[in-house]
Order: sequence, then structure tokens, then C-alpha cells
Amino acid sequence: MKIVLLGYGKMGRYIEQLALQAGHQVVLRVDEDNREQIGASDLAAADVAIEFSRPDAAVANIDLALAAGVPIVVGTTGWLDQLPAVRLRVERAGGALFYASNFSIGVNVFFSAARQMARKLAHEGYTARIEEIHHTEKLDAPSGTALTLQEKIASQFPPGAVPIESYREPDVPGTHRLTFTSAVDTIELTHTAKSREGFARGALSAAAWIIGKRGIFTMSDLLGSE
Ligand SMILES: NC(=O)C1=CN([C@@H]2O[C@H](COP(=O)(O)OP(=O)(O)OC[C@H]3O[C@@H](n4cnc5c(N)ncnc54)[C@H](OP(=O)(O)O)[C@@H]3O)[C@@H](O)[C@H]2O)C=CC1
Ligand SMILES: O=C(O)C1=N[C@H](C(=O)O)C[C@H](O)C1
Repeated sequence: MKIVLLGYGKMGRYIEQLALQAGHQVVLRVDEDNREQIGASDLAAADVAIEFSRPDAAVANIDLALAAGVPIVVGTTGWLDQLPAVRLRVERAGGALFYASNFSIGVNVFFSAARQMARKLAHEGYTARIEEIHHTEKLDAPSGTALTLQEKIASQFPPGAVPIESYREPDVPGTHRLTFTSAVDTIELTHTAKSREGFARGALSAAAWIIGKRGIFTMSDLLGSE
């Protein structure tokens, strides 16, 4: 694959390392310093763009890839309130967008398990809460993953009854814990990322998968999960 990296920070660099090891090419690296100089024609030679930048930059980068006619994989969190408008633009342009708050296989299996457990446990009187811990450079809170997890189980509980607590500690790649509590016991489900490798591998799988497709996709499309 010929890849454009939109965002060349912790994730962009990790993805580049794995991509080069796998024999792919990185044809353009975009960060805050050169973003203003980049136009759609600069992306034209790429098969796919992979976007890990910042919450306030993601949507303009999606529009750039759409204008270039290049499929885009977006890992940046904190912009999904704009998804309905972005969806319209992707459809109108006949483009391809793959987005996920978390690209690791482990977290996506965690989501499926959480959904199944919530279905059963909410009716047995359990309450649920979510905790997330990330490194101190993280710009958004709650994490995108915690919000997706909340969305996946919220319908089983009364409105507003699944709180999220966010903690920031040095060097934590990403930890998410879902706790169900009843009068008689507690059930905890925890995903602990040991590094950013799982996120980077998942983003590269999504990039290979979306080439040649049109539409809007997420991890359940790639993994065939709920
Ligand atoms: N979905 C998932 O699985 C994961 C999602 N994430 C999310 O990905 C995002 C990035 O994370 P991370 O790599 O750790 O962040 P970093 O802060 O390490 O990197 C962000 C990069 O984006 C660049 N940037 C800033 N503005 C723009 C712009 N307008 N266009 C293009 N690039 C820009 C920065 O440039 P400069 O260095 O010049 O400032 C920097 O290179 C976050 O939202 C994070 O939550 C992270 C991990 C996994
Ligand atoms: O900012 C990060 O680092 C991460 N962001 C994503 C999120 O907000 O859920 C995914 C992962 O937890 C790492």
C-alpha cells in the first residue's frame, strides 16, 4: 500500500514503523507544521490515508481525503459529534471512510462481551460504571473508547445511568474498565493496552481492507462483530 499519514505523532510514527516492516510505502507525512501547505493533489498518488491527529483537526483531514478521492482510516477521537454531517459529505462524494475509537482487536471483543453482559445483568439489578486511564498528553476526556463502550451498553440501563470516570497518569497507553455491581457481587472487565501496537496493527488492517470500497465503515464491518 502507498500510505499518507495525516498526523505524525505517537500513532503516526508507530504505524509507519509497522507499515515499512510489512513492505508498505509511506508517501507523505503530514503534521501541524506542514498541514497548511498540503492540498488534495498531494494525496493523489496514495492508495489510502491514515489519520491520527487531534480532535479539532480530524474533520478537515477527512474532507481533504474526500477531495483527493483517497479512502481514509480515522483513529482520532473527539470529533464524532460531527459524524452525521461528515456522513453526508462522504456519501455525496462517493468516498470511503473507516473510523474507530479503538482499533485493537482486544477492545472490540471487550465491546461485544460488554454488550452481552449488560443485556443480562441490567435485568438482574446490576448497575454499571466505566473508568478510563490514559497518558497525560491526551487532549480529550472521556476517551473515545469509553464513550463507545457507554453507547454500546447504555440502552440496557436508565438514561444517564452509566457514568464514566477519566484519569490521566504518565505513560499509560490506554486502560478501560467496566464494572457491574449488585448487592451480592461485582464483575469487572478490564482491557489494558501494553503499548500502542494493537491500535497500529488494527489501523493498518483497516487500511488494507477499505481500499476499493465506498461507504462508511467501522470495526464491526472489519471483524464481523456486533
Ligand atoms: N482509534 C484508536 O485506536 C486510537 C486513537 N488515538 C487517537 O488518535 C489521536 C492522535 O493520537 P497520538 O498520535 O497519540 O497524538 P500525538 O499528539 O502524539 O500526535 C498528533 C499528531 O497530529 C499532528 N497534527 C496536529 N494538527 C494536525 C493537522 N491539522 N493535520 C495533521 N496533523 C496534525 C501533530 O503535529 P505536531 O507534532 O506538529 O504538533 C502530531 O504529529 C488522538 O485523538 C488519540 O485519542 C490514539 C491511539 C489509538
Ligand atoms: O489518546 C490515546 O492515546 C488513545 N485514544 C483512544 C481513545 O480515546 O479511546 C484509544 C486508546 O485508548 C488510546
